[in-house]
Amino acid sequence: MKPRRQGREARENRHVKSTTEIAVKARDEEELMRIVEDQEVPFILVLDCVQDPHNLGAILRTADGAGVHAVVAPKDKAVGITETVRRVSVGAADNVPFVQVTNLARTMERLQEKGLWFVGTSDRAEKSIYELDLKGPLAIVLGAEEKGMRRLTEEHCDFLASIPMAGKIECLNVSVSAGVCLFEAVRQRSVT
Ligand SMILES: C[S@@+](CC[C@H](N)C(=O)[O-])C[C@H]1O[C@@H](n2cnc3c(N)ncnc32)[C@H](O)[C@@H]1O
Repeated sequence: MKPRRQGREARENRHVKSTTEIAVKARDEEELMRIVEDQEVPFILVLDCVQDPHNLGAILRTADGAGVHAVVAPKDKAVGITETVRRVSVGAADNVPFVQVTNLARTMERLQEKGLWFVGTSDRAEKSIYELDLKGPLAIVLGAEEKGMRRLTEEHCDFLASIPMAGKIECLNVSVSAGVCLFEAVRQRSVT
């Protein structure tokens, strides 16, 4: 059996790893623009201030599975790629381009100029995600765990959509929402 002291040190180290951003290939806004230009029908995911590394890791895993071309997030107000994110993503953090930008609203405007339509998600939206046409150049926007999308981000969206809820709880976990919305887009895009 390991001495108790070692166990405590290991736990402390694990905590340090889980909160420290690790080096992944740095991608800037210009690279994002190139990624989008290279795609015939771009498909990207925007995360407006997701805070929890477990959620980010799970979302990156889902984004990889859905074939998303890039995941975009604000640089300062959200979690970046930590050891925990990488572990939870089971490697997707190294596969899916993750681009942190300084001014999300301005990045959205530049992507709109390139023809992308932004679908923001909110449990308060009147239209359901299943009613929208998600086949074209698309960015799906998810909000933060507690507060949802920021006002300016929401104002920059072309459409707002909800995932219909049947129970008493108003909203889903953000990573679950990512799965529902991204794979609805995948379903629509695979229908010829
Ligand atoms: C836990 S929710 C945040 C709820 C927050 N109180 C709000 O007012 O938006 C985190 C994110 O998951 C997504 N989400 C959760 N449930 C949803 C639903 N029923 N319809 C659409 N998006 C949802 C949205 O992107 C939301 O910003």
